[in-house]
Amino acid sequence: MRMQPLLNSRQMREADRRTIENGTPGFTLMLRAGEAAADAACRMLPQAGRVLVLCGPGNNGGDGFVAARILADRGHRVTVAAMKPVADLSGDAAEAGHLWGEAVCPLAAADPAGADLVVDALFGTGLARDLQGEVVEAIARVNGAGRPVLAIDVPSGIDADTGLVRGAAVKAERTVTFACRKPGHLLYPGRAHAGAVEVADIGVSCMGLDGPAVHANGPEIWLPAFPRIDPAGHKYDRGHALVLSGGPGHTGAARLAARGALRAGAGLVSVVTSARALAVNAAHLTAIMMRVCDDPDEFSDLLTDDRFNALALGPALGVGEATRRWVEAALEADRATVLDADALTSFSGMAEGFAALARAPREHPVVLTPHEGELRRLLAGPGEVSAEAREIAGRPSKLDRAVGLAAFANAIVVLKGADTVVASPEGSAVINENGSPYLGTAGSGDVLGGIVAGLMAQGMPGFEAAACAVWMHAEAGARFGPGLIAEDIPEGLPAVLRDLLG
Ligand SMILES: NC(=O)C1=CN([C@@H]2O[C@H](COP(=O)(O)OP(=O)(O)OC[C@H]3O[C@@H](n4cnc5c(N)ncnc54)[C@H](OP(=O)(O)O)[C@@H]3O)[C@@H](O)[C@H]2O)[C@@H](O)CC1
Ligand SMILES: Nc1ncnc2c1ncn2[C@@H]1O[C@H](COP(=O)(O)OP(=O)(O)O)[C@@H](O)[C@H]1O
Ligand SMILES: [K+]
Repeated sequence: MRMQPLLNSRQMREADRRTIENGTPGFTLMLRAGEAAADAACRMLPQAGRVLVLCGPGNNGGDGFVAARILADRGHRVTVAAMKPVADLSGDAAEAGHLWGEAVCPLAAADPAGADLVVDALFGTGLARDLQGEVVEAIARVNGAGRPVLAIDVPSGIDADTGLVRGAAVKAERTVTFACRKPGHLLYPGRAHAGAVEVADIGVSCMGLDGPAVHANGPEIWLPAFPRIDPAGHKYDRGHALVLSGGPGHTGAARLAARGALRAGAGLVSVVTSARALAVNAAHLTAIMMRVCDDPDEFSDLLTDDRFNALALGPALGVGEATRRWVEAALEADRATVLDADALTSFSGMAEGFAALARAPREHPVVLTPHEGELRRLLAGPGEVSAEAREIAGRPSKLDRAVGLAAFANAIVVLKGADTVVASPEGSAVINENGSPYLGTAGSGDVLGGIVAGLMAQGMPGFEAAACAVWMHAEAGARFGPGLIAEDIPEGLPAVLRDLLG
């Protein structure tokens, strides 16, 4: 399996520029892009049909003119509607317009309802601002017509870098993109607008570019770092993870996380419980052990034993001063640590103080696993927050929010959701895509935190452990499908692990 880089529009321009500098003319690239789009269109049209190609004012439109020419030559009845007359185009797009060589109607006259296929070549990576006016109207007509749509490179109106809609955006059944996918193909709502995405090789390399290293999440990212079991080893070689339980009445979350950690392969897992919650935890635990700690000082004492090498805390701990003290004790002990839910929300309005704790020099990784609401509460209050924290929370792009929090707290961040982003403090990130909406079920995130801790207990580095946990959690949930509850996720891991490890 090869790494799948996701290039932003600046990096993509740079990749194109390098290819052109190395001797392939830009127009040759456009011919290849247009041909790939025409091939994709033909696969969507089993026989000759009526194709409407919508062409924008830039090179995306150029790709559309080339595709229109090829489709017409292959016997389809092609109508081209364009934002600008061919005479007003420049560069490669002008050449492509001349290659089309037939009539072009204004965008306002385009009739998507009368087409068997609409090819969307309005805007690609060059979309620079929100769409307005007649383009918005044309997109509404396309989306309202209910005809199959093939988008060239990016569904027009979707920001290739962020996946956000800029004013209005085409809803495509398929998208053909070039060289590699872009973050906007994986981030919602762009992912939903793009439909099935295929990547065409047009001779542009995506490797060796400056700027953020963003990839699609997959085993190629983290399988090389996956802990291998030693045939002569024993359970202590695979670490001992501790998961903090809430009080009586709030104990289930910790047990879900603990089960995730154990199934992920930690040698031993213990739930840290207060004496008051001991009986309820004991009534539900078998392979998972328990340790009684009634306050953070006792927890610090427990952590003088360095066999406890991974910690997970947050779910159902309660929001407030007490939880902050548990978090401080955990961070001071310098173990591989997962902070989730109330461990983050307890620092609402105290982002600077939280970051100071997380940033203190340490040997072992800290992984934060907020969903969007938890990130917002941590960075944007209520309460006094710095301009820096508020700016990160306000970033429109999920990718930028995750990377921002990771740098701010010097921690690995798992920003959860349908398009979970895992980010490192150095700015690299992966976007996950193998999940299922059935994962949105109570306690699902608790299991995820436990899986991260279980992998780190076995010595897996933090970023790889987080990316692997997100992928395995999503895979287990997607394989189970309808009816999934959080308890099913740990039980789905053995099958996922078997397929991964052979
Ligand atoms: N580079 C290469 O070699 C290759 C590139 N390829 C293809 O090129 C595409 C990128 O081409 P691109 O850079 O020309 O950008 P594109 O997406 O066509 O849009 C830019 C145009 O739209 C305009 N515009 C922007 N926002 C607007 C708005 N809101 N509302 C209205 N207008 C707006 C903007 O004008 P301006 O901002 O100057 O007003 C400009 O005219 C890429 O996605 C791929 O399909 C392939 O052929 C392979 C080789
Ligand atoms: N539509 C979806 N597609 C894929 N994964 C999802 C979707 N909705 C939620 N998830 C995943 O489910 C988990 C929910 O976690 P979280 O929000 O913490 O819930 P809880 O607090 O109930 O455990 C996260 O891992 C998230 O990425
Ligand atoms: K497009």
